[in-house]
Amino acid sequence: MEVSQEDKDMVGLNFRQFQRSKPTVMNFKFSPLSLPGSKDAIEECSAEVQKVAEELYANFSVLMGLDRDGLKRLQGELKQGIRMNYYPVCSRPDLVLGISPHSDGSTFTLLLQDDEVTGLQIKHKQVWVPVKPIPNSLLVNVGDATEIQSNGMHKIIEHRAITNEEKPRISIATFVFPDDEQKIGPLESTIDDSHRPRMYRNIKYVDYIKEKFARRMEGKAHTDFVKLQSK
Ligand SMILES: O=C(O)CCC(=O)C(=O)O
Ligand SMILES: [Fe+2]
Repeated sequence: MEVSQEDKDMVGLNFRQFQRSKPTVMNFKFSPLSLPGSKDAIEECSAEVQKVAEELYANFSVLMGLDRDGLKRLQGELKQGIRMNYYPVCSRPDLVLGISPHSDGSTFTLLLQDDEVTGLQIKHKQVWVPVKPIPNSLLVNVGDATEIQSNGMHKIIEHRAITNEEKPRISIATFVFPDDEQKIGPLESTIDDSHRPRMYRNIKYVDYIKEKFARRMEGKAHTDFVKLQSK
């Protein structure tokens, strides 16, 4: 299936919306290659990423019908976990994926990509679309928790990483997520019985994550098991 330029632009815009509206993110001073091996750099980077995440959190609060501190009041500070991905050169990229199709269980994921190697792909209308890295920028991906809390208004993006024959690639994913004991479910402000009835049940975040990881990365609707109609 062909992907039109308009679709590609739209995906790019959604995926990088925050980057475009907040030019400070464009000047992010870290790159994946500058981080591994330096504890101070990782800590500094993590503190900077947290600032971006908090700004996102405040903006999403407003988008979900709350004031800027709404989500924070409801569920406290965001926690943070970092995963460093290393994809070695691979002689058969046609047979080997770097990471299988999935969505992230987080509230948001902020991804620092290798500037020179394209590996990330997102699924749009059943087609895998490559996401070209923009130097010194963070890529923002909506995670499962946000899809659930927004009652499906902000959708997760299924993504994967491919391998390549020429260059290894590094990416650093910072996942920000609620406290384990926090219940996640559609916010009252996102439920409208006539236009957008409640789509997900409430679930404790730690239970959501346990259930998610008990399933294989199947590359399809990752939030299905908390959808009310799938019961
Ligand atoms: O390496 C990438 O571009 C994607 C990594 C990813 O999706 C993840 O770590 O969850
Ligand atoms: Fe991911």
